[in-house]
Parts: sequence; C-alpha cells; structure tokens
Amino acid sequence: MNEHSPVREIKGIGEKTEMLFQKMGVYTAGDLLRYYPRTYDIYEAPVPVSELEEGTVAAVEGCVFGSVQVSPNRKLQTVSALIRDLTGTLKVLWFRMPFLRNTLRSGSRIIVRGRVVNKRGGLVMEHPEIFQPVEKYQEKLNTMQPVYPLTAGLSNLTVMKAVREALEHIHLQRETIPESIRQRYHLCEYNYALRGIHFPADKTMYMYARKRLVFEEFLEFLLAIRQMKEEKETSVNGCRMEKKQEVDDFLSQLPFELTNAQKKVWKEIRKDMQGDYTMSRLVQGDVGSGKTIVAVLALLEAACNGYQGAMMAPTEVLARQHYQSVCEMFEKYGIPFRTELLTGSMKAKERREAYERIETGESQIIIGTHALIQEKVNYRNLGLVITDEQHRFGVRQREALAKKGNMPHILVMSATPIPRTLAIIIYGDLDLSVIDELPKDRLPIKNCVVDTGYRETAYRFMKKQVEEGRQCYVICPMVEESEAMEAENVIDYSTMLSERMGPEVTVGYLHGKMKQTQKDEIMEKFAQNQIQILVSTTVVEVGINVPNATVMMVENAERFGLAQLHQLRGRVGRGAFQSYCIFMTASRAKETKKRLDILNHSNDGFYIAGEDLKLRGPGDLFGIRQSGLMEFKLGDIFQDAGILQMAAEAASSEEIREFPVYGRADRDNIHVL
Ligand SMILES: Nc1ncnc2c1ncn2[C@@H]1O[C@H](COP(=O)(O)OP(=O)(O)OP(=O)(O)O)[C@@H](O)[C@H]1O
Repeated sequence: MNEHSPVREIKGIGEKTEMLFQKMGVYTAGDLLRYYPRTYDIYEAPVPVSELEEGTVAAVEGCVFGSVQVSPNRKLQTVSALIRDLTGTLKVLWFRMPFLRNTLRSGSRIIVRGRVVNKRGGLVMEHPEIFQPVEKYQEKLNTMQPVYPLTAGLSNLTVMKAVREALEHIHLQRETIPESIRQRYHLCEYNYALRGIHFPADKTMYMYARKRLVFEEFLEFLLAIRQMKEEKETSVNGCRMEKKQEVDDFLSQLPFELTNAQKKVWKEIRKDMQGDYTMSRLVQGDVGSGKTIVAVLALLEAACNGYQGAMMAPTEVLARQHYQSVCEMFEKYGIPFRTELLTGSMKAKERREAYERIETGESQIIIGTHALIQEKVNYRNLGLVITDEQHRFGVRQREALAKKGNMPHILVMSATPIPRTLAIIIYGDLDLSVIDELPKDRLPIKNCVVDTGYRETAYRFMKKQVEEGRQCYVICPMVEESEAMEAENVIDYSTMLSERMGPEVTVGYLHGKMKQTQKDEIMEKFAQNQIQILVSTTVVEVGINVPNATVMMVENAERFGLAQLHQLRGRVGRGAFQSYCIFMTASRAKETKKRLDILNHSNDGFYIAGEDLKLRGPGDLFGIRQSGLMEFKLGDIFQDAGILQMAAEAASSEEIREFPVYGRADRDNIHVL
C-alpha cells in the first residue's frame, strides 16, 4: 500500500465507510493522512467546581454527595448526582445509564469529565466520563485525543483506527523539505510530523508536528505564487483596452461621487488594462469601502471594449446580490449590455441557455460562483476576470478561469484588511491597490461588549430600531459538532426571538443547511424589509449589502476570530443611518476581554488586524482560526505569521531552487494546491 492506494485498501474500511470518507474528500490513503484533526480533546488536570465555565469540557474531582436519583422519564432515563469539592457542588447528569444508581456510592471519591452546560441558570455537567478510583485519571492526564471532522455515519473512532492503520502500513512519501532548511528552522521530519499531528504524545510533539506541516503548506503556496509571478512578468497584454467615454458617463450618473481612494484605485485598474502587460491586481478595502462599484466599472470598461467580463463570488447569495445590483444599475442608466448569472443550483435547462448566450457573446457580463469555471462554459472572448480573495487559495481555479480566455486581466478583491507586510508575502504575484477610505456619509458604528445579562436590553433596543424602520442581524453561536445541530440552534433561536418581539416584527433565519432557493428567498425578503430581524449563522459574513440594517448582535462573540467579527460588523453601517454592534459574551476570561476590547475601540480593519497579530503569541496554538481568510489546511496567516515569514525566506533560498520536489515537472504533486 502506498499514498495513492484507495482508502478501501486500508484494513477495516468497507464499501460503506469508503463512501463516507469520499464524502469528506478522502479518496486515497494519502488523503487520509492529510485529513488532519479539527481539534484535540486534552485531558487536563481537574479544576475546582467554582472555576467551571459554561460551554467547556472539564474534569472535576470530588465526592458523591447524597443519594443518586433516577428520573422516571422512560424515554430518556436520566441519572443525576451531586459532586462536591471544597469550593462548591456540581450537578451531574447521565443519560440511559440507570445502573449507575448502584455503582455510585454516596461519599465515594470520583473524577468526572464532561461538558459543562447552563440549565435553568445553574451549571450542570452532562454525561461525563467517570474515573473511579480517581487514580485511573492519571493514565489519561495530558493525553491528546484527535477529534476529526465527521459526517453522519462516520465516527471519530473509525477515522482514528483508519489513520492508525495507514500510518503503520504506508511507505511514506519522500522528504519534501531539504535537510539544511529543516535544520535552519528547526523543522521535524515528515514522518514524525504526520504521527505527531494525528497522535501527539504531548503538546510539544504536536507543536513540532504542526510547525513543520504549516511551514510546508506555506512554502508550497509561496512557490506557486512565485511561479505565477514569473509567468506574469512575461505575459504581454493580449486584451488591450481603451478608455471608454461610456464608462465615465455611467460614473457621472451614479447617485454618489467616488471617494478619492476609489478614484485612485479605478485609475490604476484602467491604466493596467490599457498597458503593455496583462493586469494581475489585488484590490484590498475594508468592509463597506465600496469595492463592488470599482469592480463594476472594470466589467463595464471590458464590455465597452468588446470583451466579456466575469466576476466570481464566493457564495451563491453573494453572486445573486451582485447580479441583481448590476442589472438594476444597467437598467437605470440605460447600459445596453446583457448580464448573465451562473450558479451551481440553476436548473439544467436554464444553465444550458446561459452557456449558449455566453458562447455566442450575447451576454457580456457574467456573474456567478465556481460554476463559472465548469468545463462546459465556453467564453467567446473573456477579457477580464474578477475573483474574490476567498478563491485565492484555489490558485488552480483562478488559473482555470484565466485559461478560458486568452490571458484575460485578473482582478482579485479582498475584504480582509491584512497588514501590508503580510499582504506583500501572501499576494506576492499581484500588484496592490488599497481603498483606504470610507464613503463620506458614513457614521462610525457604535460598539458595545456586554455579558448575557444584557440580552433583554438588547432585544428592546432592536425592537425600537425596527419601529424606526431599521433592520437587525443576530448571529447565533457556532455549533462545531455538526451543521445539523447548528441549523436547529438557529431555528430555535428565531422562534424564541419571534415570540419575544411580538407579531409586528417578522423574524427570519438563515443557515448553511438550507437549500439555495430558500436562502435566496430569505435574503430577498430581508433586502426588501419584509423580514426585519435575521437570525443567522456566519453565512452572512461576507459581502451581504443591506444598507437599511443598523444592528448586528453577535452571540458568543468569544468564539469568533477578530477578523471574522469585523467582517460581521461590516454588515451594518453601510448606509447613512447610525449603526450599532453588540458583542455578547458569557466568558469572563481576560484574553477574551482583551480581544473584544480591540473591536470595541476601533472600526478600522487594518488597525484591528495589526493588533490581532500582536496579541497572538507563538504559544497560542489552539487559538481561534481566522476563518474566511485563505483556507490553508492547518496554517493561519495571522496565528502563524512567524512561520510564514520563515517559509518566505526559505522559498527564495538556493536550496529550494535546487530541490527536485519543487521543480516545475513535479508541481502537480503539490497536494495542497
Ligand atoms: N463613494 C460612495 N459614496 C457613497 N456610497 C457608496 C460609495 N461607494 C459605494 N457606496 C455604497 O456603499 C455600500 C457598500 O459598498 P460595497 O458593497 O461595494 O462594499 P464592499 O467594499 O464590497 O464591502 P464588503 O467587503 O463589506 O462587501 C453600497 O451600498 C454602495 O452602493
């Protein structure tokens, strides 16, 4: 067996399990080895009852206090007991384990380990593991059990067993990092790293393993970037465009004047499209800074020059939103070009018709999702491709779209204001334009960080805003275990809120498991103010533009990364109304307070990103991922900024240039891309 063998060849994996693995993108044994744990369950030392925190998994050592009760409910038989230590008493519940009544003796010492939840205002530990005699806990103390991303039917144990088998029997790939580089940056060997990431003996092993794998991930990425840069430097502009008066006329009719920053960026783009070389430009701008209109101007200029322009959005909801706003603008100002929407959820017939209009050139502007790069889409003369930074890591996909034209111009839009030093490393192949100014009419968002006791006040405040004609978002806590649970959570919350708000307020909800048509319907209703409060998961994070919305309330704000919270906040404050952001948190941890304070005191994304970077020490390995920004498998450009710097140095070293694995011919073997 080697890395390319199908997972089926691993002992213990049958047809059914193979299908489940495939659903998770695991086809070969190599894929399985790179199917890294989502997190680790660490058996930490027991904590005093008084220090337990809601929502965490913890161990407590104490004595069983009083008698053990069994609930009469037949459906879900519950055993409850009280565990007492010097600092307090904790209620503990077990489900469907009635026999515990006979084994848990009053007064006996015990360690229980499980999730602490809040039930009717008090903390309760649910269904914990039992360690009795307490010495048994010693064997587990400080061990790290991998927790894998799962799907219905695929258990953590199954994945663990399969990975263990694979690690034992596979002859692993050759080393991909030259020894001299490994020594310079203290990186462990590939074999050790793989074992360490799946089954670390302790935190130190895990940290070494992770460092090595993150380094490799960054290195491969940076080398691909370098190659693209080299290609770009030699690519002569095959889609040379001229400045078109129609675009200036369109601009002068808009209800607002471009900000100086927008004007500057638009000038740079225009100059590129007329220049000697093909454009590859990144437009970076804070939330709400008005990137979309700049993209529209570029699309229009391409169309006026007889080329097609395509814009790829990261989600269907966003693609539709862009499509609608472009259609409305073009209609309003009498622009004669046809705009096409292309998404994965379109019916086959609709899609076929769209393909035809794209192929014949009847449609000049094409907006969509990944569907834009499907094999069946043939463009007549694609001259400009606009993508979102979220596709950034799909460098291959970007290339795929570019190949559909004759070296079209490329514009990448980024809503994540990362510090310039990082941007230069990550976007090394692109020229950088920054929109560093918000439209004039904006009032700064008012922020507050509050504890859950403020919830009722927040609801009253939202109701008042709705009465004034405004709209609100509520972001529900993430549920990591499964999307299905997350959906349930959102639905429950919106039912509760709807009852709380009364019949005059319409509350809607949005979550990742909904069908595309349902999502579109809800977004449309929200855009039309037929829904006043939208309860949602982070699906609304990127790009949604409803300028009438003025309140963003984020539950469990401590669970999100700063960049993500800033993105969420960016959904309000997009019009002339005063907007508010309420970060709600139950956590009293100092670190949480520090992080949220940064947001509380600044609305400037660049500043926040810089502070975020400062707050993260190298020890912060289990920190919150900055999701939404470049989906590296393990690496996080914020958290791992130090490793990124090392990888950037290594990427331009002689050793790497001479190392065969990274030669051009082998590039297809680079698995991360
Ligand atoms: N110069 C301007 N003056 C006034 N309003 C503007 C200006 N430019 C854009 N807008 C408006 O500001 C709102 C936000 O713009 P847009 O959606 O382009 O933001 P964005 O930069 O894409 O933000 P995000 O990254 O959050 O999606 C839109 O309603 C847009 O019409």
